[in-house]
Amino acid sequence: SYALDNQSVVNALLPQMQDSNIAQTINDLSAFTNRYYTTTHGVNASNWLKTRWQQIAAGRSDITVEQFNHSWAQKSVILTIKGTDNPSEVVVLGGHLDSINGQGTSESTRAPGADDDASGIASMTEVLRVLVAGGYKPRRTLKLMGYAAEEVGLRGSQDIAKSFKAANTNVVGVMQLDMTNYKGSDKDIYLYTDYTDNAQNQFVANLLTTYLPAIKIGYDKCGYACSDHASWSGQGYFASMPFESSFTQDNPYIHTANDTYANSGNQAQHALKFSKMALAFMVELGSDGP
Ligand SMILES: N[C@H](Cc1ccc(I)cc1)C(=O)NO
Ligand SMILES: [Zn+2]
Ligand SMILES: [Zn+2]
Repeated sequence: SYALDNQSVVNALLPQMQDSNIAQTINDLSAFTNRYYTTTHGVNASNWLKTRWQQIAAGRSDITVEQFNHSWAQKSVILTIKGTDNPSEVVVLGGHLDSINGQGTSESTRAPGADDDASGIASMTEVLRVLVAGGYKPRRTLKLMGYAAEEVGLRGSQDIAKSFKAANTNVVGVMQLDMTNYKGSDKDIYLYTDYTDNAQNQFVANLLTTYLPAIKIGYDKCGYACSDHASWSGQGYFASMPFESSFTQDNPYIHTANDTYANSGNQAQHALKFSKMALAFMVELGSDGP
């Protein structure tokens, strides 16, 4: 349910979250020449993420990491934390692991994608690290997803959302983290209202006012299917897309060689807000029994 009835657990975990870890992951991912869905670097970045998540999850027999195969080279990465007594109900936290250069992306083209979307993957990875460090075990199943090929038509998340629907998987909620670290606007977190679910968006707003009362919340629309949340809402699942800025003030560097950590303010404080929100989302939804 959308009741905020796990406050002691969430409040014990939130202080453990660190922007330094987020910054490291952003820089690790930015170091690939590009992460385009058809290049060797794009394939290597997917394999790197799988290994990274496996390292963090080491020792947890309830956590598995797999790659989801697509018709192109780059695979999506899915980490699963199996629920204890309500495993058939699933909560998804996603971001995309690919990057693109708007001028065209070949093997040698530079596309660091620090904000788009290394920041989202880094925000998610810090959620994973703290959930494991804190010994949290969800009652529902939690899944972290690094989607391939978002930049070329939300293709990785389309494949995954369609396969989940075909399997009749009971995904109770999805949060998308695409661009979390460039603070382009005066408010902190903007909840996008198109291709998302109103009731879940209200729940996310309640999470923010309860757990992160200093955060200023905004609302906006993309006007098109601007990230992977649209793949899930298109299959009838409840999705939310919290974003780093208002639509008109979005990061001007994306899809260029200049989408770097330095051009995101040389900090990860903004992304940390998203990590905290996402942790609260995963724990509050993940702790519901059958
Ligand atoms: N189209 C999106 C970028 C994007 C998403 C939301 C907003 I507001 C502005 C820009 C993209 O490139 N996602 O990878
Ligand atoms: Zn993009
Ligand atoms: Zn993106």
